[in-house]
Amino acid sequence: MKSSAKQQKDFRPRDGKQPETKLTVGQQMTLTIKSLGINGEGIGYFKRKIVFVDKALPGEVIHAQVTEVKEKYATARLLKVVEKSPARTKAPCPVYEECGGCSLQHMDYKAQLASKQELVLESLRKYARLETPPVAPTIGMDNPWGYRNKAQFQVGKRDGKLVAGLYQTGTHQLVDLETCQVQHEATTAIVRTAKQVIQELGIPVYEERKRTGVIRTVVARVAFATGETQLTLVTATNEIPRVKELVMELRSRLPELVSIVQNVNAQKTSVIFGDTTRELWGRPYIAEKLGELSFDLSARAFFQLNPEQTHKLYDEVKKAAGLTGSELLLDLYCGTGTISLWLAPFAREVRGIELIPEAVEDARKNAERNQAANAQFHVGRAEVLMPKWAKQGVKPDVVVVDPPRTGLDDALIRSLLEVMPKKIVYVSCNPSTLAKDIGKLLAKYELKHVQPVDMFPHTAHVECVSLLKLK
Ligand SMILES: C[S@@+](CC[C@H](N)C(=O)[O-])C[C@H]1O[C@@H](n2cnc3c(N)ncnc32)[C@H](O)[C@@H]1O
Repeated sequence: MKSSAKQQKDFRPRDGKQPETKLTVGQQMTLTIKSLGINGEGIGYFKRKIVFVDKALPGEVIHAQVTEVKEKYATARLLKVVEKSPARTKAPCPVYEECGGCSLQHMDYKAQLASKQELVLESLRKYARLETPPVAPTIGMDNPWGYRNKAQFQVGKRDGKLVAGLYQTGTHQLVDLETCQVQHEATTAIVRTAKQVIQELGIPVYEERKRTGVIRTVVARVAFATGETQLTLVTATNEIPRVKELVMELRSRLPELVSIVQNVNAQKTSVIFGDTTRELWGRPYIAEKLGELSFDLSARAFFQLNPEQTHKLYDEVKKAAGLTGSELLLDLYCGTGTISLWLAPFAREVRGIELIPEAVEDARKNAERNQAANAQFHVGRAEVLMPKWAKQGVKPDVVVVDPPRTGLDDALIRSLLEVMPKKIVYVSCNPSTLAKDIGKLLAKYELKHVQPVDMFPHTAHVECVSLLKLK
């Protein structure tokens, strides 16, 4: 989940002047931490050079040791906190130091929310050149634990024992996760039991280097609204030895499961799922609801990981779109169509565009399941299809965009500035690309409101819904 410090592209000190010093690996220093970076690390300056320190908090004075020196930045390991931030708290997770899943459990939750708002403000000041960007306080969770509906844990062997979890930060070492504070308990319980049964039956674990063995990944998913659960075993082979006993044991120890499926991925790849999925027992899907909408989630179908916050996020999108029932709305980068379906009852017509054909198939099924006759979905690139439609005279009133972390393609920005919908609602998971894209759209649009939503508490991620109105 974490990305490297290299992704933080602008390394200049705030006054823009160049660093004055050379650092060496192993060097120790005292630093005052000024802010948090986009990956949750503390940022300090040592003689003008930017230094990223994992687990250091803004306002703290720390001792650190340099671990890496690059031309424009350095990274350092936290040795000691000399002056502690009032926001520092004890991480409840027993494997927090090793696991690569969370990066902010050492920070009080209220302070996390405030720092996410600050990150968005800072990005808009820096990249969109706005002095006072209209950024609201981050919408958080009342209980920011147990929020993830899917555990996707790699399986491996250590000292003869089967382990399943996430990789240690920056390594290929698996951290065995018996529990996980941010996962829904149903998902970790399924993984724990699956691990036991696989171990007891002696089913071989896949070994990446030798490319031998069977079980690669265990995926457990729970539908929050219905309580239905699914276990997917991703295997390197078509056959699973002792599969009948495996299914029997899983069913007797996990009676709440409604779906056990196998996905085959024989490739040498870090992509989790392969192309073939087959039922081992029960239904091939679980039923989930979000607000008024219903979904059938097959093993590979995309669904937002934090349903409670997704509801709030989509409500913010709806509020920003301000629909009256007469609008043509485009939902660009629509995934499986959930935003389109959330908004379809309030618009005249909704058209979604998505690159991945399977996601569009799911979107169409979801539209049918939810009787959204005014929603259509198209496979294609937003930056190609939208200009093409514009040439054919299609004039949307509202355009919602929800791009990947890389932000909007320049061709799409040009098209938006030509087509000039009355409103653009920009849903973003990356404040830097959001701010850069908004900077370009300001040529014809006014930024009215930015609403950060905390989709992944205790990580550095922040999602935003921004409303741009045609000037
Ligand atoms: C952040 S997700 C959108 C999720 C969706 N709106 C939802 O709420 O579930 C971004 C989506 O954009 C799609 N995508 C990436 N590049 C694209 C492009 N150039 N045109 C259209 N879709 C694209 C990805 O396949 C992915 O489904």
